Amino acid sequence: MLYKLWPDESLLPSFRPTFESYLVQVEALSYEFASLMSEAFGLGPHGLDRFYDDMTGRTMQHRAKVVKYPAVKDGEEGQGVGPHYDAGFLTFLLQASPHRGLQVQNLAGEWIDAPPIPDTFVVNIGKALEFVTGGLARATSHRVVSPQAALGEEATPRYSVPFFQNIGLDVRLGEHVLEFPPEILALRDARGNVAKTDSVNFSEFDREPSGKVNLIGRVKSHPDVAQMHYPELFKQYFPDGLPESGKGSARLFDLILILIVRPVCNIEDAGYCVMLDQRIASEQYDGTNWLEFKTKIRAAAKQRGVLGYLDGTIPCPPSPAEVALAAAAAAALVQGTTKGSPTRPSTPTPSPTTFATAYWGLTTPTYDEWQQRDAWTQGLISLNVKNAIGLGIKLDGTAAETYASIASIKDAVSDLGCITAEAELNAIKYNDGSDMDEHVATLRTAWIKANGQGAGITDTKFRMVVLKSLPPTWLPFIGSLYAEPTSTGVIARISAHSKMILSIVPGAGASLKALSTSTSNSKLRNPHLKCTNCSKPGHELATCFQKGGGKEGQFPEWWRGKKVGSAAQTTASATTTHVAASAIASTNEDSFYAFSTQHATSVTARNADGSLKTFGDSAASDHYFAARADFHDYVEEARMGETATGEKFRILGRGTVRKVSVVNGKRINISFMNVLHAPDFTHNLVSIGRLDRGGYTVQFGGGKLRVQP
Ligand SMILES: O=C(O)CCC(=O)C(=O)O
Ligand SMILES: [Fe+2]
Repeated sequence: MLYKLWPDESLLPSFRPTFESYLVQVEALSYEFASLMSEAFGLGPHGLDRFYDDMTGRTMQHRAKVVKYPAVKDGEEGQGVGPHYDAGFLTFLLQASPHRGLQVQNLAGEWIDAPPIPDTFVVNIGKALEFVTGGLARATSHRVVSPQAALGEEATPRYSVPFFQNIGLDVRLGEHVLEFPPEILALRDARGNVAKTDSVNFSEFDREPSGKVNLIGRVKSHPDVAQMHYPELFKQYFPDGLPESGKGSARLFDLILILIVRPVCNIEDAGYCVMLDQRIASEQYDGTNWLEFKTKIRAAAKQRGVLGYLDGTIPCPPSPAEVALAAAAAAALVQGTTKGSPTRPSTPTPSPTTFATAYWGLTTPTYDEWQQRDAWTQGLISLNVKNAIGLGIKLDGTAAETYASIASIKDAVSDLGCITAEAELNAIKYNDGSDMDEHVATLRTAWIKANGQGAGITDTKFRMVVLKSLPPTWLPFIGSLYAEPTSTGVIARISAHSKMILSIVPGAGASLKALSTSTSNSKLRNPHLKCTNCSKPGHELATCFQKGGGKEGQFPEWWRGKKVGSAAQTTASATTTHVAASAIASTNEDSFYAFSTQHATSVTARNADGSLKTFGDSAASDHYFAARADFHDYVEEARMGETATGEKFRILGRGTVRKVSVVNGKRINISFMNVLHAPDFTHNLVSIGRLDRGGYTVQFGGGKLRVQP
């Protein structure tokens, strides 16, 4: 009879999935380890397979327990485990607390300590493996002495979690002879005679099936229990009644433990089992980090091939008992209706298990396999959850039910949260005159928040959000930002622009608006004119230099690259009061600043010497100079440019412009590279964005624009 007694979930939250998952993995490890040992014995990787039943696991008798060794109080006799062998092939012992206590007997017969080493198992060789290998692998004689307190300290209990890998219940080791290569046997012989050990148990392997040997082992270890439940066997091994030491030995297991065929046990702290690959995140799910948890859990499940268990798309196949019942019912029905010959209920042939397989996604599971994988998957969830009970997570069903108990609420909540957060982000608007840095910070915070909720707003999208957050008064400026592909670029430009505006009209929101809308007027001298000859704005047929124009071929002096005389320039209109949202920078003012700013509407576009004024323009994508004479390294490049408001102007070439600024009596040479030649402009424009990208610091303040390398 197979008992599965689990402690109440509410008393030990997560214990069952934790432990089941632990067992699945330690069992897989045990097969892997046995296979490696088999190779080391010269038997190939499958040399020991025959002892594991038919590999269906149906009559396997692996066991595990969680053991608490109470601390020894002063003057008390300790409870430990006397010298013994383990019964099966291999034991994987997890020493779950830092206490010493485990001891093993070496070949000389001396007892030596096997203290706990973090993240390791102690692997014992069991008596059955010694038997089938003819002593090649020696069974590990071991014992446990009770934990003693260090001087002056209070003793604490020792915990251990052994997993005993056993062999098929029906296997009689006496019937199996393994053929070892001579060089392997030579190794054993070279060891010579070894000391006798203090352990004596499990000597019946030569005659009894292994299940019975195990039972005898239990009877010998716990005579008082055997007397009660196996009186026949008890009499056979204890003809003189209960031995003195036998009474004591029951106390050895006055520990929190239950032993059954598929192992289950009790534990004080399920956290001890948390050590294998199911702990995927350093931070566990605590009810707030759903997205991170979900992503990691799903990735881990996918890697292991158990996503179907998480999502519930792999249904549990009927148990062998259910299949048998259904078959019997069907047979009865056939008998009843057709009166034909009785049909034997068919027992399903279990497919070989894949206990040691790391990837579980490919097979159609048997009932047992399904149970194991489901338990593993549930462990995956529960091991990564901080307080499953507190969070209302269902742990008493399938893994899919457990997952759904979190996901159904969390996904809905986070979808909602994501929509809300995105809406909040889109609702943030900039008010003219307010602090742009603050506005940008608010946007960024909302962006991070929305993405934290899973909104997945890319930088490209965020760039648009930033632009959309600006009021309509900024539209002309926004037009100049299309060349900025990143949100950072856009933010740098709008920040610089807003600082400039504020510095020109300190604290005046309304004026700012006026200033930024003043771009509705053009940089062209005569924007209202449009040439019927060359179709370009800014001049008429009568003044057109192009073929067919009134001034065909009569290009001014500067057009041919000659030095521009002030006379030539004075013809330019000085009535321009409508420049782009720009600061004004004079290149020939004797000031500390390379450029000084002035309100666009209060100045003419000319310096005292008649040369064109230069404007620092945070909206301009390029530097524009109007006078050909200012250019060096000039390359012709005839095309049309366009202002933010859509007006066209001519670009005739590109080159380097050198200007001299006098700062504190010192002449400073400034070179503007890649400047576009725009002859229709009434003033020069220096692009703040380009200065910024060129590594210059551009500062506005005190009515001036300061450019520093
Ligand atoms: O608790 C331990 O460290 C070992 C226990 C043990 O050897 C056993 O139960 O067989
Ligand atoms: Fe043991």
